[in-house]
Amino acid sequence: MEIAAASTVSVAPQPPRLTNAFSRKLSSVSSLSFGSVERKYCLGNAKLRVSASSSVDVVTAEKISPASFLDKRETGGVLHFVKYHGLGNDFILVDNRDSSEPKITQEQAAKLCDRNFGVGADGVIFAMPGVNGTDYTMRIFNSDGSEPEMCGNGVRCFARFIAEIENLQGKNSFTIHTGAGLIVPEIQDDGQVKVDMGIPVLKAQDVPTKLPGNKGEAVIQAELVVDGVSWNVTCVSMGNPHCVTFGTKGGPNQKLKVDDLNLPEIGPKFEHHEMFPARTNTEFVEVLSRSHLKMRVWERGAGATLACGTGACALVVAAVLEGRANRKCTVDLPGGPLEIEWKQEDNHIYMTGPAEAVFYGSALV
Ligand SMILES: N[C@@H](CCC[C@H](N)C(=O)O)C(=O)O
Repeated sequence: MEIAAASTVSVAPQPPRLTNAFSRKLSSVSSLSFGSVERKYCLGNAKLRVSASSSVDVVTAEKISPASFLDKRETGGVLHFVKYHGLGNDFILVDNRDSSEPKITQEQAAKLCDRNFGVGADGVIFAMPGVNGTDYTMRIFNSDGSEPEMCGNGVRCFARFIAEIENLQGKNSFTIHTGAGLIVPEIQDDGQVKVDMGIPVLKAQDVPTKLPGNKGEAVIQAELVVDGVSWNVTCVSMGNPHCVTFGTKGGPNQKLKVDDLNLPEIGPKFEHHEMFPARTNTEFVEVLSRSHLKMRVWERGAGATLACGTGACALVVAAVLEGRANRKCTVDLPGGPLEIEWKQEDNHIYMTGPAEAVFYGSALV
């Protein structure tokens, strides 16, 4: 990409807010976009360069002529997207409202999610037509290309994305069909998104786990041997499978200090454990008080992420079932806090947290 007569101005390190004016402007300059490996974003004839430290430079440019990009655009090899994150759990959002087939394949999604050779994300999310009377369908591919049933942080991003592309202001609620069934996010006046995440599933074979039920059909505070070490685990499905642990059975790790964990080493051993036929997400949890928990997560198909919404819900269910916490908790994730409530009245879990747009882009696929 060429830049002529460039002058650099530093601006605040926050991502640009996704206003409708910004949205219209960006969609009108799609021909001035960028390739999949460059983290450079265009607004009119200004180019935004976002560095790893989140500082943003605005570089004015008289001429940007990505010829190969334009060629590809003609032959349809370009995907337009908006990048969002929920507490650092980041996603490439694709407007797929015109089709019930995802615009890209699972292999292409994995390439786009690559943080060195692609855009970089924990997953790709498609906003699709609703089914069975729902407003929309959400599908997601993990960064390894696999397709999970649900994504909690993703659904908050999805709600904000829908509001943006449908030009909706203020409080709004949607019914969303997902692999986990009906999910209902509601955008609040302050921009946070509260999501009815439905009822947690505890029956072992539905989680799924091969661990035998020890409280009826549920697996609660059961023993799981990982690499010769016995862990206490509770298995919960929020549509997708979760294995929640507060520590090992005896020994120095009995009560976890989650900051001390070697997550890249231990995480995959849980994910691929033979007791989890569909693999599993794993939450390692430290109890700070009965209403304040701290977690680190190893996600199925995405590895260590900064946040996991379904995981935060699952761990509050596990903490309640193990008698460690109240039904309403703040959960500290590496990317920030989520408010989780498992309501007695309807047995549903409610998650409240932020979702932010980071940038618009177009990628060669
Ligand atoms: N980060 C998500 C969960 C995404 C899916 C997960 N990796 C899986 O395979 O189940 C969340 O916020 O819930």
